[in-house]
Amino acid sequence: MQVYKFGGASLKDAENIRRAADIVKNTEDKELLIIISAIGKTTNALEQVTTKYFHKDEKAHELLEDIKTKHFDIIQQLFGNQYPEVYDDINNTFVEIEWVLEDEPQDTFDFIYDQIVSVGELLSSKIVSHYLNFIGITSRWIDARSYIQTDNTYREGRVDWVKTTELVQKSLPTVLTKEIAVTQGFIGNTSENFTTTLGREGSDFSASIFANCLDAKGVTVWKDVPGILNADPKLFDDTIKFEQISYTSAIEMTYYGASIIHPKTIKPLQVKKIPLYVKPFLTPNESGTVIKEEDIPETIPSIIVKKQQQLLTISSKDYSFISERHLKVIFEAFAAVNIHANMMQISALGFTVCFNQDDQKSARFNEMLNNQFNLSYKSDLELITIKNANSETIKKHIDFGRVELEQRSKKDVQFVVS
Ligand SMILES: Nc1ncnc2c1ncn2[C@@H]1O[C@H](COP(=O)(O)OP(=O)(O)O)[C@@H](O)[C@H]1O
Ligand SMILES: N[C@@H](CC(=O)OP(=O)(O)O)C(=O)O
Repeated sequence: MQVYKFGGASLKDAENIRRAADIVKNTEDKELLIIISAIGKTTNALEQVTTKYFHKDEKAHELLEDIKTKHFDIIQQLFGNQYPEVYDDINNTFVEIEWVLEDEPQDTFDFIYDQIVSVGELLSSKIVSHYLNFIGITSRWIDARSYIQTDNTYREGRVDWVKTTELVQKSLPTVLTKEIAVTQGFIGNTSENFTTTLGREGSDFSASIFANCLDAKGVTVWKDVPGILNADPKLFDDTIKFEQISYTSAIEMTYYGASIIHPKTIKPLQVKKIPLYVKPFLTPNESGTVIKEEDIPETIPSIIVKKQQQLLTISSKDYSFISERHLKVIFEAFAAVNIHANMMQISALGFTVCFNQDDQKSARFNEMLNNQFNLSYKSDLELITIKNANSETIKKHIDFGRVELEQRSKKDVQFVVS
């Protein structure tokens, strides 16, 4: 059996949902599990609804209404007035969120976020599943929350692999022998039955979780690019496509911030030696890139840019050097507020960390440590990593006048630049 994943960039409108259905129609292996992300930029829009609602701003209703209009426009274009089931189903899904918005916010931001933002994937997967049935491809909509079990780290749910594997293996293989199944990426469920999300762009990871549990033959993520390139084509011209890369190289690229695939996607596939195909959604017959278990020599430099980075320099109040005792306190605070360090450096002046800018997390970190340390922040920076670097590429892409921090290893170089 195969796992397909269609992301929001591909499923951005009615025309592209038709294209996705065509891809499914032309697939030979009919034992197929399809993972769907929220349509277009719906997740960003639902994030805004959550923020407004949390701050008791009436604009939340208006923003939700915009999302509703966009979804019903797509449904109208796909189904006309011929398929009342889809209108009822989507309407009922919106009603659940409208009820949430009627009440005063009682819970933490992260909990509310997951209950609201997860709806993007529920809506899109329902539309795609209904559309496949509408055009004669029998499909069953399944709720990913009945399978993917997580802890209660809202917005970053950690997968309970034992429970998830058990649930998937108990019933999903039988479903898949009978019909194509359509489910949601990005979302999971706690043992108390509350919805969690797996982290932004987590649908690729969902595909890989299902594939691992089902021992799938392969996973295909359909993207709006020809495959994995040596740089993001939105930021660089003259990119080169990789025909194949190893799991290790893909893990490194995603770890450094290549946003083409969610960083947690590769490991569950690597342990089962399941190939991951990154294929172009608009030209599905082209080869794309395959990620697999092989020692594939790499010579082409790859450039990875991570934007919206923050640099935090921590020094002790008495200007003594940062010691192991200090580092213990600092790392405990990072873990407590869920800050992940992208780059770190220790010097006579203090300890410097580069991480993804998140004002809420920084504020919480500040509250915990500003009594004990001097904390100084620089914002809106970029972390540029060059994998398989050579001096020519470094010279071409790095303006040394803007470098705030740098680190070099045997093959890779990293610069934090303003
Ligand atoms: N190395 C890379 N190769 C190809 N695309 C990349 C790379 N790095 C970043 N990207 C970006 O990843 C985007 C596709 O990922 P994403 O938008 O998350 O897709 P989806 O929503 O379908 O999951 C592309 O549009 C491209 O701009
Ligand atoms: N919709 C979620 C999950 C996701 O993975 O989306 P996409 O496949 O479009 O990157 C997000 O935008 O974060």
